[in-house]
Amino acid sequence: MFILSSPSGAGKTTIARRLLDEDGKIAMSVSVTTRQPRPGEVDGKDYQFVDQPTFQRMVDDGEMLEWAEVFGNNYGTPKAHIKAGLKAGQDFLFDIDWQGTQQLYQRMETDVVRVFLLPPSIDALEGRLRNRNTDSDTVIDGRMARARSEISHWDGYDFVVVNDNIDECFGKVKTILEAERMRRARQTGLVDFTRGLMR
Ligand SMILES: Nc1nc2c(ncn2[C@@H]2O[C@H](COP(=O)(O)OP(=O)(O)O)[C@@H](O)[C@H]2O)c(=O)[nH]1
Ligand SMILES: Nc1ncnc2c1ncn2[C@@H]1O[C@H](COP(=O)(O)OP(=O)(O)O)[C@@H](O)[C@H]1O
Repeated sequence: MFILSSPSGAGKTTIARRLLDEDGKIAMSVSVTTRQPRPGEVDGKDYQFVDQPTFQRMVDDGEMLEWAEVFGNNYGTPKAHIKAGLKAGQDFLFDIDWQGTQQLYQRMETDVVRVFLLPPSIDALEGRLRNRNTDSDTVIDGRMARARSEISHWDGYDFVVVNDNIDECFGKVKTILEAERMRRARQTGLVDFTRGLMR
């Protein structure tokens, strides 16, 4: 479970899309949300967009691995697909906030890798949110007001990467993923493989 978090606008979605394009072995964990779709967002691909009663029913029925309220909307990770995938050896990429990260870490500690992206400066963060052209001024002001408190959770992560140059940042995130895959405990079949080598 490879988690990418950041203050809004620091570049998680951009990095996540590129990772999914270039790495055939990782799949996106598609979250459920009560927020309205942005132009260009596809239901079932970017998020599963639901109304508040549906979200609440999913929480009540224990269908969420974790969930949290962010910017006045609810976001959650549906459990069934992820659990089945992990069992079959599938890696998953999570674009979730610090609250979701804490919940996943508490539940599945050794399966989780936590990466936090930071912007090179507060001005750059605001510039990116404005350039993205997806949110109104009021929404952007809200996201900027929250940025400082989101940044304060930097020490709840295993890795911290500053997203200044996008290619460099992407290279670093890919390196983390590749190194984590080489951890002995994550490699299945090593016992038989090494036995074969020693025979
Ligand atoms: N806990 C949790 N947070 C989520 C989930 N899905 C998205 N988020 C977080 O909700 C926040 C807002 O996401 P979004 O509305 O897509 O705006 P973004 O900040 O531009 O990516 C981001 O910090 C996401 O990482 C989820 O399933 N669980
Ligand atoms: N290193 C970078 N330099 C300049 N612009 C960037 C960089 N990384 C991302 N962006 C742009 O900043 C905006 C916010 O990025 P996005 O990936 O949507 O952030 P998040 O998902 O964290 O909210 C997008 O318009 C994106 O193209």
